[in-house]
Amino acid sequence: MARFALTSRRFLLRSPYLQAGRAAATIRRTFATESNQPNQQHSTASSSTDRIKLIEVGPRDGLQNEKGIIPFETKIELIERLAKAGLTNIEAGSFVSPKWVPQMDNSSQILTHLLTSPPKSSSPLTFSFLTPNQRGLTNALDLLSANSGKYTTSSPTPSTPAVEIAIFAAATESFSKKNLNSSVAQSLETYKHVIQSAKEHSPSSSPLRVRAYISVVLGCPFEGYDVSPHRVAEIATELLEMGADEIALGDTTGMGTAPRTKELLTCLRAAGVRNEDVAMHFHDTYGQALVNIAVALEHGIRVFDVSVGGLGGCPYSPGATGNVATEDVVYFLESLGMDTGVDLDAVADCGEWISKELGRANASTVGRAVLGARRRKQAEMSKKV
Ligand SMILES: CC(C)(COP(=O)([O-])OP(=O)([O-])OC[C@H]1O[C@@H](n2cnc3c(N)ncnc32)[C@H](O)[C@@H]1OP(=O)([O-])[O-])[C@@H](O)C(=O)NCCC(=O)NCCSC(=O)C[C@@](C)(O)CC(=O)[O-]
Repeated sequence: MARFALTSRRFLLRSPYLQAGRAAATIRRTFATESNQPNQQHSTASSSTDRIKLIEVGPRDGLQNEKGIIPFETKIELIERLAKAGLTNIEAGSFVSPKWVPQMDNSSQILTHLLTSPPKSSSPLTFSFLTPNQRGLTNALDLLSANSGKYTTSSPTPSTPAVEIAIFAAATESFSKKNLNSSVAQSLETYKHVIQSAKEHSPSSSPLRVRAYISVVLGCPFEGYDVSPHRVAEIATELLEMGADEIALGDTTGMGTAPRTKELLTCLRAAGVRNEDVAMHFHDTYGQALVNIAVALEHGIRVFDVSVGGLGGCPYSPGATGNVATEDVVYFLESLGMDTGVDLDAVADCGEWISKELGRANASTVGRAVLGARRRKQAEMSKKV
């Protein structure tokens, strides 16, 4: 068996945005077709910083699967509470077809509200919205044009939030068909135009930042565990080549394990994908999310998606439960001496509040522990008085 049958494919990064934004415009990206041999040029931890960027996806991924109608006011209050707790990057909605995901139907209203009455936060905020096609992007761009001056596409300030968009491809054909009604190749063709359009028609002076998800990277509800890391690397490099600013690797089913997470990240590295281009998006269906985050940290990844109260689940991934809980990740990272900027008490309160609003149990172990400890302390104090 060929152990290191590497097929090299030279990439010339054609996108002007990539060329402008990256030091090495002619990054040599290499597809590793059969080998996971690490690229020795990268150190284990590419980033020396202990500051972790958390992307709170609760208001979008956390709510999209809820069956009951969630009032607009509840969604806004959730975003406001998260911002107050120190979450600065919040995925707030989705410009998808309401026939496909009815819960996201009021995303236009939400974006408008966030721009006209931004939540109070001591730190600058960034909101992101999913756009699955040109129609979704146009809807978002129209709203942004109508609210020019109220947002930025580059560096947010405490009074002016930033807005970015997210697209979502898949690592398997079956999931792509179920989630987007298109093949992987068709979806990439769509996204090529969406990214180009987002960059060219950005209603602000700098191009819109585009985050690109790849779903089911560690297991597919229809095709099983054997998702090829090489295929994921191939899709990731294509999306970067098109001009995507970040690749968010989605363990949609929560089937990922520590060795397979390591294998995936090693394969991406061998394909030339830099750690700073990558974010990890773990669901906690099998309780492996924190272990997988530890593996990703060790690899040098510093951006993680989280969802308050462990809310979430994709409507097109049967059986998948919530995203890894924000509270659990904050507690874990802070225990390692890393800085998330998030107030654990405040986010635990937020997780409890939204779980009650939705009529479901709080799925964050840390959230429940923090609230339990607080209750016990209060009971002791009141005994002493
Ligand atoms: C992509 C489509 C639209 C294709 O769906 P389609 O049915 O092939 O599209 P179509 O072009 O035939 O349009 C169907 C209808 O939707 C309308 N339409 C079409 N596009 C839009 C739009 N943007 N906004 C509003 N309406 C739209 C369009 O106008 C038409 O309306 P009609 O003429 O029948 O009245 C559909 O498959 C879709 O919306 N899919 C989204 C599914 C989704 O949101 N899934 C959850 C998000 S992904 C996820 O959760 C995973 C992630 C990101 O969290 C990471 C992870 O965990 O892996």
